[in-house]
Amino acid sequence: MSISIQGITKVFPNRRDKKANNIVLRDISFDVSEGEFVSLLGPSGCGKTTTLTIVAGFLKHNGGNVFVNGKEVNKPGPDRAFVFQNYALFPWMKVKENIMYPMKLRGIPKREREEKLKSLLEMAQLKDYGNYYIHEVSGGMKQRIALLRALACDPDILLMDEPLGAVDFQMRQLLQIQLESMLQANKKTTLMVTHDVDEAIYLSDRVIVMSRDHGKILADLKIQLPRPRDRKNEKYHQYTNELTDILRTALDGDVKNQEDEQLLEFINKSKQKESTNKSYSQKSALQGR
Ligand SMILES: Nc1ncnc2c1ncn2[C@@H]1O[C@H](COP(=O)(O)OP(=O)(O)OP(=O)(O)O)[C@@H](O)[C@H]1O
Repeated sequence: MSISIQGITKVFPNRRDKKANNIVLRDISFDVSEGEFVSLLGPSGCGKTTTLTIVAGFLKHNGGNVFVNGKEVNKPGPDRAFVFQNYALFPWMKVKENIMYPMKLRGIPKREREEKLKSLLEMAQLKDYGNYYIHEVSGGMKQRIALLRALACDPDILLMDEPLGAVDFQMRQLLQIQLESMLQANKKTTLMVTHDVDEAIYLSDRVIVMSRDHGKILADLKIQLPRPRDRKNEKYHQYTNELTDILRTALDGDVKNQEDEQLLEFINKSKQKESTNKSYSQKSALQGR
């Protein structure tokens, strides 16, 4: 199934000045093709989550149209599953009950539910954890469980809001590998919000960069690298540099919160790396290497 966002506008009331409005999105358009993985990247407050929740049908837009497989979206539906940053799992339920919950809601027979559960737990290497309670498993496991719950009813579209945002750097890289292999096994049309340039390149077929100028799209970059992706690939570095430059423009020195600080840190680090690499290759050229 494909997603088509055509000229959407979203206006929120301004909390400080009741007479004023905050136009978060103005005339935003892009498509996600069937089976494609697209990331939305951009500084804090540029409207990434707003866009995602409009596609989910949780939020109404003020203009434009959103289509899922040609059908207009105006409410949530079983064709779209949402993965939240804070997992949104039920702490009073066991892992297996959390995963089976949406299937139960949809009236899927018990036997079928249990078969599906088994294959999902195996795919995520969690087969020994079905009977654990949520508070008994790690953050990385919770994130995988949240993804399994989203996949349980076999949605056509996966919408993920910073799905790996709550885990530390090392766990994040491990989860990216697992997430990628799970999604390769269950090819879904996916739209993901992230602050992480590297994560966007590692997982996506396309990366869209939004700006604080009413969500204006600054770039729509196709990542043409074989999977699983090799971070040492020269082209991987080129994508990182390209996106870093665009994000610097999008951020425009306006650091609003911790996420922006991380983004700025990443931009500065990759700039340093780039100039070290340049001076190294100039030196090598001079020395005739
Ligand atoms: N329910 C709401 N009422 C009023 N303003 C809102 C509401 N939801 C979001 N906004 C505002 O809309 C703007 C965009 O928010 P959104 O969460 O979409 O940005 P984002 O790019 O996802 O940011 P972050 O990366 O920090 O999550 C922000 O200025 C935010 O304050």
